[in-house]
Amino acid sequence: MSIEITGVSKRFGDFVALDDVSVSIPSGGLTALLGPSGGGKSTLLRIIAGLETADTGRVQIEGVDATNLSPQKRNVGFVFQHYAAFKHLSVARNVAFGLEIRKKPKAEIRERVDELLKLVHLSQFADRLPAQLSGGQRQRMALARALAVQPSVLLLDEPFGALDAKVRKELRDWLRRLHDEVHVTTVFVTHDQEEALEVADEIVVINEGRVEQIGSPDELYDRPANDFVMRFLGPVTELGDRLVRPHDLQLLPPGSDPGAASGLVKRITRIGFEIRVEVAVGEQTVTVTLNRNEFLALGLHAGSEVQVRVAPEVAGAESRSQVVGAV
Ligand SMILES: Nc1ncnc2c1ncn2[C@@H]1O[C@H](COP(=O)(O)OP(=O)(O)OP(=O)(O)O)[C@@H](O)[C@H]1O
Repeated sequence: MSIEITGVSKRFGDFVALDDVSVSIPSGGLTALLGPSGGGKSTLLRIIAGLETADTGRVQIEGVDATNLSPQKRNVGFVFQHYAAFKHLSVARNVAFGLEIRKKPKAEIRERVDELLKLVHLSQFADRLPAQLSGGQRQRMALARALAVQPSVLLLDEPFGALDAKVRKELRDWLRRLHDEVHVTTVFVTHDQEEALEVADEIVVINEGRVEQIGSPDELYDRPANDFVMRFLGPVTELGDRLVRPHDLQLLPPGSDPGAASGLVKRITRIGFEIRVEVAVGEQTVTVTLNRNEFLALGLHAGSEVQVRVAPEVAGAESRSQVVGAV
């Protein structure tokens, strides 16, 4: 394990920001700290970085007890949402900064900066000032600067949070590719579940100062530990007293399955390639998402009678995992 957090608690006055948090972060992985605003993600990242001290508990980095080490001694690199670049220095000098203060030989610095600028696709902008870069390019420069000193851990606090949706998406893909090249243990904070699901190898879901679940994107999405994780990771709807994903439901012509619920189609909305069908089942409005072909095959319109059920393969998988869980 690269980072071992054990029993960490943190209060700000009476407010409990972190409550007995223990997390193991594997070496070389890309781990997301995911959760709603105010849940404690940034506080945990800052405690790993040494920018904040825990009231209780320990932090180990690469086998060394870092609990009482200063940020400089932890060998971590960080990037924040609003990256403070040196405005009067060129992009190359900004990237070189950490190496210069460590008094590395000039030739070595030049070589390393060239290599890093290539890695973040900014070679042609080496001589520009930060103000002459776009927001996305500036964050890539920030990453190059953080990587320059070869940290054992890279910590990113909502690194793309201030950028527009399209650039965020590009940078996400880029971060994944960059990580595949350099393999430095990376922990990033996000409140965006799509970002975490797309980019991370492992996700730590944090809410109200506690860890709700740790797992791979698939594990969390398919086997959420509780309703909070289920709701936070993707769309949900209720059928009877069950919480399910809208795409795990099926619609059938009336009278198809004696075990299925009967309802009336209330509303049909097309969202890209998906069709969202709202069905009134008794007092409930159940949301079902279908793909275009499924939808066309049913010939539905507002007012159609339908039956709703959990797709048999999903229901089957659930009962199998309950049996496994019981053994
Ligand atoms: N220095 C501080 N003094 C007082 N309260 C603080 C301080 N830092 C954080 N908090 C509080 O601790 C809680 C957790 O904050 P934190 O920034 O860790 O949450 P977060 O999950 O990262 O949320 P966000 O996504 O909004 O940044 C918040 O309620 C915040 O107001």
